[in-house]
Amino acid sequence: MTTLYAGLMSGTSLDGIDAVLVEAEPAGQLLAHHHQPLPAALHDELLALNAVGGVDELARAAGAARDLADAYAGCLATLLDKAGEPARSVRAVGAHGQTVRHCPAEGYTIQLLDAARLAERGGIDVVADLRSRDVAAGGQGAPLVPAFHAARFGRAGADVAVLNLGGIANLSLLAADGHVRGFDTGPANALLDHWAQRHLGQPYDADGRWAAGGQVQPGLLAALREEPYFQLPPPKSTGRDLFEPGWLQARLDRFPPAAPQDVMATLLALTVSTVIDALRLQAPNTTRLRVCGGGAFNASLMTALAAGLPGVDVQDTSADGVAPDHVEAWAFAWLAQAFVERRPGNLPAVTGANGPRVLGALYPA
Ligand SMILES: Nc1ncnc2c1ncn2[C@@H]1O[C@H](COP(=O)(O)OP(=O)(O)OP(=O)(O)O)[C@@H](O)[C@H]1O
Ligand SMILES: CC(=O)N[C@H]1[C@@H]2OC[C@@H](O2)[C@@H](O)[C@@H]1O[C@H](C)C(=O)O
Repeated sequence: MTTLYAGLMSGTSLDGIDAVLVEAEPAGQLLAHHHQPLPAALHDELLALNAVGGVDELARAAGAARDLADAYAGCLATLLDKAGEPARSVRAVGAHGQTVRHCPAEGYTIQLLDAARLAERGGIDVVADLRSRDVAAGGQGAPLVPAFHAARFGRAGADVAVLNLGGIANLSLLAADGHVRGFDTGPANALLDHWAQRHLGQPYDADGRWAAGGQVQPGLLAALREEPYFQLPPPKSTGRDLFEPGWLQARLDRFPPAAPQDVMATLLALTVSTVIDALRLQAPNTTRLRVCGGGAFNASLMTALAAGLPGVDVQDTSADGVAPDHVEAWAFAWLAQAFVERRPGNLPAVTGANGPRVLGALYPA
């Protein structure tokens, strides 16, 4: 009988939970996927906890971790229903939790999740806290997906790049010789969604249609691109700690008010240009770019990326058989398997850790 793993991911976009059930590697197949939006109150609380300086943060963080575990358990139950599999057939679930702080330079990264409660509710071994060991070993603790990207999308003899467009964008650079690098390029949906919520009252700009009707503001774009993070060499990672609404507002305040739709177009251009700059600088021989994460459904983003990378085959990961919104959760199922088999989950060349480390902490069913 094939061993099964589940992966549960709620990323920096805060849009909800992605869950997958997969067969063990090597060459395992995806059996089921389920996406569940976060309950509105939990979404708002997690967003508030991302901002530094809130009142009574400790108790509120514990409450949010508890509520997120319940949401994860509900999502996992629906996933198993869809697949027609009982909990006992799943060897372990890799559960990411919700990043609310990411400060590897200060020696910590915080993913909220009451993993004990998830193990209690779900009846499956839970592997959680997947980033802190890499940070303890001097690494960024992120990105962790490049090893999985390499296993799924790497091609002998070709320089391939995989771009995840989540709240933050991260690139995996899969060289023809098998060497893997990866880093966060900067903001993606975190700022786009903030602007869509503020001016459209919608969680995101569907298919990038609103952005497509705006005019990029060159002065504002240049000011946004002055952010020193973009010039840092890898290893590097970032988060909502840096790219938050106040960061954007401070730069907007330097200019006469622009039409909100033009700001949206400019934010989209920021994501596209920072990805393209990073790719040109770090992996100029890339011939194939595969895009995953919810941003792969933003047609304006995809069109702008392809236009800015002539000669590169730019498509979403479904071209290689994996739907864009399945990739991250699958990576955490893959990391759960690595933990169970006590294999390292990090790539020191990506995160800058002092060496390969087994990632995660076990909460037995
Ligand atoms: N049809 C669409 N048009 C435009 N944007 C979309 C569409 N569908 C999804 N998105 C974007 O994708 C986001 C969700 O992406 P995803 O689930 O990859 O993020 P995440 O897992 O939170 O991110 P991260 O990789 O940072 O952890 C939404 O918040 C939205 O911005
Ligand atoms: C600290 C943290 O949660 N980082 C996330 C975030 O979302 C995208 C980008 O920033 C990436 O570095 C990472 O997620 C993916 C899954 C990773 O670790 O590879």
